[in-house]
Amino acid sequence: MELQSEREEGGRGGEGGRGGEAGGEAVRGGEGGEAVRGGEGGRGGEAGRGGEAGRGQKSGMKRTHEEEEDEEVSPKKLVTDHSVKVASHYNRLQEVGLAARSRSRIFFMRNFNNWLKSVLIGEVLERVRGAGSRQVSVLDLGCGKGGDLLKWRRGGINHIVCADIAAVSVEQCESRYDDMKKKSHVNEKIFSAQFITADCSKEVLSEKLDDPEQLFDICSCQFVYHYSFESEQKADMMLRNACERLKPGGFFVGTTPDSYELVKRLEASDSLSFGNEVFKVSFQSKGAYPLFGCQYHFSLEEVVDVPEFLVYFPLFVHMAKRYNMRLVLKQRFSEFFEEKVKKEQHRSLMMKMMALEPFPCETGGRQATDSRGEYSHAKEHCGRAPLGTLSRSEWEATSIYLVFVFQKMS
Ligand SMILES: C[S@@+](CC[C@H](N)C(=O)[O-])C[C@H]1O[C@@H](n2cnc3c(N)ncnc32)[C@H](O)[C@@H]1O
Repeated sequence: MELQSEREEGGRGGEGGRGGEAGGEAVRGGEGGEAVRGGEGGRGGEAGRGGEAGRGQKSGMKRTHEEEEDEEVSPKKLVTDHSVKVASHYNRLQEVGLAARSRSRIFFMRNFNNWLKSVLIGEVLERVRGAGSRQVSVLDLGCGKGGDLLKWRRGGINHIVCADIAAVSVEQCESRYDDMKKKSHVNEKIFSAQFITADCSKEVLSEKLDDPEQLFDICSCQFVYHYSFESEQKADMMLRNACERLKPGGFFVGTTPDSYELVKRLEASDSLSFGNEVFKVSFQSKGAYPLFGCQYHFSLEEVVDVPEFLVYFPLFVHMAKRYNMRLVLKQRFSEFFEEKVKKEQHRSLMMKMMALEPFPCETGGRQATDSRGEYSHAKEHCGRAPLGTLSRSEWEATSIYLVFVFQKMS
């Protein structure tokens, strides 16, 4: 399947700095060659893969599941349900036009994240079609304002169910879908859709489906799953919703912060937080990291400001087995990028989506006034980055994430 670029329609989008809602993907000409990533953040991240951070975290995870369950029913825990905070945060987020987005400090990072999701979605659709599925149905779990609708349209799917806890986001997602349908070509058949407002870590989605027999080829859960790791019950319900209606051979794909990377950076910090001018992660303590409910606060340049929870990946994989799911791929964004950028089709999509900042930038811009070394990594690289670059701060922010793909066993 050929991946195509996505163009913002009507300057919509703007919720998830993490890329989801960016939507606005402008088109520009491309040239082949090498991209330069954003320096130390990326390099540091790689060094931590499965290394010190992993050990530190495991040794800190002293509590058993039983202890976690006990804690879950304590009165204190019952009043601190963070789903409400998360929902109201995302409900409050305003739609931002393309012009405002392009002025954002994280414009390229959002495009980069969007590119990464496009590649992931494109490849999983290829696998589904390769296995013989003609009518493709998708569950977008934590769909937000519908930043991925265009990706599904390009992928030629037949049906989508979009679910999110934030009612305002679901409304915006639905009206985005309606606009898409209105503006489509007469002979283009746009997929059918159902929109559900639900806390997917508490409610059973299958009971809300229009078609009670509905099965999915793909569940896509982009930048969402970590919210459910507040408790074992919530993480399990989110997994159940993701997987129970998947067809045998179907895929559960997503993006989420890499807990090893977060803990590694926290342990390396003199304080309880780390970050830079575009993002900040703050923990309440360090040294011990409970399996569930290990909360940190995440803020990202004008877009995200919410409590989130560490997802201890081996536990995620273990829990997924209950739903007959096996892990097919787990890759940090840096690794995924390095692998995919080798392919011409992904590189050209990257150029079209402006997923990297041109370097050197002809008009100067942020690079001309770079006194903080935001582009020193690119300058060191012969002063040129043919594919482009991300600023150091943007790279440090995006390199905390990983991509996962699970497949349902027959
Ligand atoms: C960072 S946004 C990502 C949105 C979208 N997946 C994307 O990539 O554009 C996270 C989304 O997860 C949703 N979310 C968080 N907790 C949820 C829950 N328990 N049930 C359903 N949605 C949830 C939020 O409302 C928000 O829309």
